[in-house]
Amino acid sequence: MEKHNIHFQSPLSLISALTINADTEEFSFRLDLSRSESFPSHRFSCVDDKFHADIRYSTYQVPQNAAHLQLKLGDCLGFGATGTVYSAHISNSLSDLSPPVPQELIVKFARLNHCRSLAREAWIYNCLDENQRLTGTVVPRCYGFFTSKLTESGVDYTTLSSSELPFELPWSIYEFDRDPDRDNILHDDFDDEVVRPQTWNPGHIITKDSSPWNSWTPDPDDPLVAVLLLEKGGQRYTDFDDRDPLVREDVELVCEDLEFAGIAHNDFRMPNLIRAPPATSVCRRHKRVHTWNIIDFNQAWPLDLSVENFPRDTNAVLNSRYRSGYFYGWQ
Ligand SMILES: Nc1ncnc2c1ncn2[C@@H]1O[C@H](COP(=O)(O)OP(=O)(O)OP(=O)(O)O)[C@@H](O)[C@H]1O
Repeated sequence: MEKHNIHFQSPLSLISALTINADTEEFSFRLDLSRSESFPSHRFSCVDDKFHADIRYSTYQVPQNAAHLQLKLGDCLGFGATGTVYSAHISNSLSDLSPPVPQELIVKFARLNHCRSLAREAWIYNCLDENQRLTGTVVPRCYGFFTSKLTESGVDYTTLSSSELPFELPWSIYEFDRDPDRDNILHDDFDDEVVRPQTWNPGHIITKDSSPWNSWTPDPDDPLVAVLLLEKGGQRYTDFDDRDPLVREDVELVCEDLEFAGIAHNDFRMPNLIRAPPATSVCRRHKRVHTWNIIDFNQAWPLDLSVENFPRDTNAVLNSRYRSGYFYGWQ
């Protein structure tokens, strides 16, 4: 049993199963995935600079018996340490879905050792969708988080995941990963940084502590593939964009929206800003369609602005460090 209800029109309520077909020069596979719970975060507080276990920060409901989406994998659009991102076209008819799903989406595959980090990113998208409905305005719309065991999907992973292969699979472990046997430690993983209420009894509510993701580690003998399905945006932010005052103004407003949602991004760099998807909606706060979107939330923290001294003490934490050395990759 989970606490939250998905809004009727949320893109997160539309799809419960996913089939990805790939047939490229490099690899060919069919992967059947089902919706999976995302990984809640503890709430960060600027009052004591600690994370707080809080039953309001719990899992989101996963839709059952919703649409089954079939995708044909396209080109690789980018990659990072956590995942690789591909374009994908819908290959079955889903014309009756409301809101409509664009024909082209992106699939972010977690590298085999980073499924937990992607589950956390998915949870932040859940928060942004529920809180002030920011998906579709300053972050791409999210259509869900899905997982599959490679063995159960019938993908011949013994061949496909071999490090001898001359090409990368979408879920291949990053060649420069310092610790290919485990996922990243998240900021709220350190027990001495977490405060739990004296009578902490979340019961049936699944928070970070009781989430199956909390103790997840990659199993090389039974690998899990995890993917996040998002609306497709455009090119990443470049030095050229950075010289345009109108671009800078829009990015500052996008950061403000994230700040008012109480989400600290914690990894705000040029590659994590992309041109907004074509179907971006009008922002209610700024009464405009933002031309830039923020992505990559696997290190983000949620804050409850109603209990913080916002903006006085909180801004430094929420601040996206836009146009700092970190943003340009100098630190
Ligand atoms: N929704 C999207 N639309 C278009 N391109 C995207 C989208 N999401 C990601 N990309 C592209 O893929 C790249 C990698 O994505 P992302 O930053 O999410 O990966 P990551 O592995 O989490 O990165 P990190 O190294 O920070 O962990 C982005 O820089 C961008 O170019």
